[in-house]
Amino acid sequence: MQQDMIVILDLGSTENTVLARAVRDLGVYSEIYPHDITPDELRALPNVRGILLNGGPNRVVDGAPVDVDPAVYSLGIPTLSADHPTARGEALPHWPEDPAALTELLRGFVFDTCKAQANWNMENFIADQIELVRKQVGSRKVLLALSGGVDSSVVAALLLRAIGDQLTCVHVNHGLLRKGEPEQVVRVFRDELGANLVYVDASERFLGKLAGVADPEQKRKIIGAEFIRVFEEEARKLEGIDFLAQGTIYPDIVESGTKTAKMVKSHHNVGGLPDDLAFELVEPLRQLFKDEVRACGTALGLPDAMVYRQPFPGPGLGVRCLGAITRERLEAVRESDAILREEFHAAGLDKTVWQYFTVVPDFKSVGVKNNARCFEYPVILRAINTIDAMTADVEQVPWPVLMKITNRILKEVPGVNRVCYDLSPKPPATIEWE
Ligand SMILES: Nc1ncnc2c1ncn2[C@@H]1O[C@H](COP(=O)(O)OP(=O)(O)OP(=O)(O)O)[C@@H](O)[C@H]1O
Repeated sequence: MQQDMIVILDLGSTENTVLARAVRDLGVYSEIYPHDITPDELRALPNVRGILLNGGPNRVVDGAPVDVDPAVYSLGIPTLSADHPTARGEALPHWPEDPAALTELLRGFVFDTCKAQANWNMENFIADQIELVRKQVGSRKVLLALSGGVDSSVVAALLLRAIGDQLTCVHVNHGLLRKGEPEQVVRVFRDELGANLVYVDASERFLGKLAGVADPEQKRKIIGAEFIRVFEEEARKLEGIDFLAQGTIYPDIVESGTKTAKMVKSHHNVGGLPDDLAFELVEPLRQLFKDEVRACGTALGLPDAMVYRQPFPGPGLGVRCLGAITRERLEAVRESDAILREEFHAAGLDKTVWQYFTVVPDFKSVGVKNNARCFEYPVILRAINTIDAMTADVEQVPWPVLMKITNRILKEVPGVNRVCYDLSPKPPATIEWE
């Protein structure tokens, strides 16, 4: 391993990741561990230069006070505590609230007290992971479900560097992807990076299963279950695969429940594969925050369009084609979404707006085209900004941009005679319509 590490012990704080980020922003690697890690376990971690004991509001779990084994203080590793009443050694009542003051404080501890090296960077990370993956996998084979999203794409690029053609990627086109996406996956991974890529066009199969299904939950379930089935069929056709690679990232792990915050969120994975397809997991991004995953993708040479892709729901355009999906409306969603993305890119909004997309509802309205009455679908535009996806504000898109998008959709997308802009914040609306 190349990099020095600062360990953050979670003593009931809700802000462990803030601290981890602040340390990493100084160029020093950091990881969060539970309060009851043993001194031996701590000693076994590579290159630990300092320990931050991060207290907070969750001081009692299941009736027992949250504390560390006092032997932690005598490991010969510098410690700094905050908001932890029984702390020994250097202790603060709380971390500074001002980010600049927090950075200064951590800088002093990390570099002056701990003498850590600022050697956390993407080159070292990639070199370390290549070495670790090679050690884990040996000469065996790895399978990856490649969605074309940021996480699985960066995993693919990293594994290609590490193990080349021992990796097989499977990309499933469920017919609900955005315009040009399956083509981009094939171009980047098969043509440019030379990956073993199995491309499965399962659109007909998905659309068949979804025919007439209007309930959003039911739609999501069908898409999820069908995806597992398609992936399973492809996995069974391949011989001698021992590993499944996943784009698990650090927030997936931290958010799936620390010992003091019992918050359980389902993991980022291809869950639901049958037991006889039990693979060992390869998760090379499990230590990275999202922006670090992007930096890693860029360092590996992936195109910006892939690395900075906006969030996209798992069930894809299926939840933006409201009610029972029809081919006509699905095409209207796909084409109008492509126009919106093109125009946001032209106006530079793709770099500032968090998420933007179009929705086509399952009702029509009256209009006039070519001097005749028509009865066609509306397209709803949505563009929002958010920090944590818990709340969201509507982007105040400049009027001329909205007019240009509207005119193009009305002219270029068949079956559409009206364009609306969704002005609702979250709450009370959600980001997606279904
Ligand atoms: N169409 C697809 N083809 C192949 N694999 C897929 C597809 N959709 C999803 N997956 C797999 O399932 C995982 C979780 O999917 P989800 O839609 O939750 O993605 P995500 O969290 O945005 O991650 P990513 O950035 O990799 O898309 C993906 O990382 C990928 O491994």
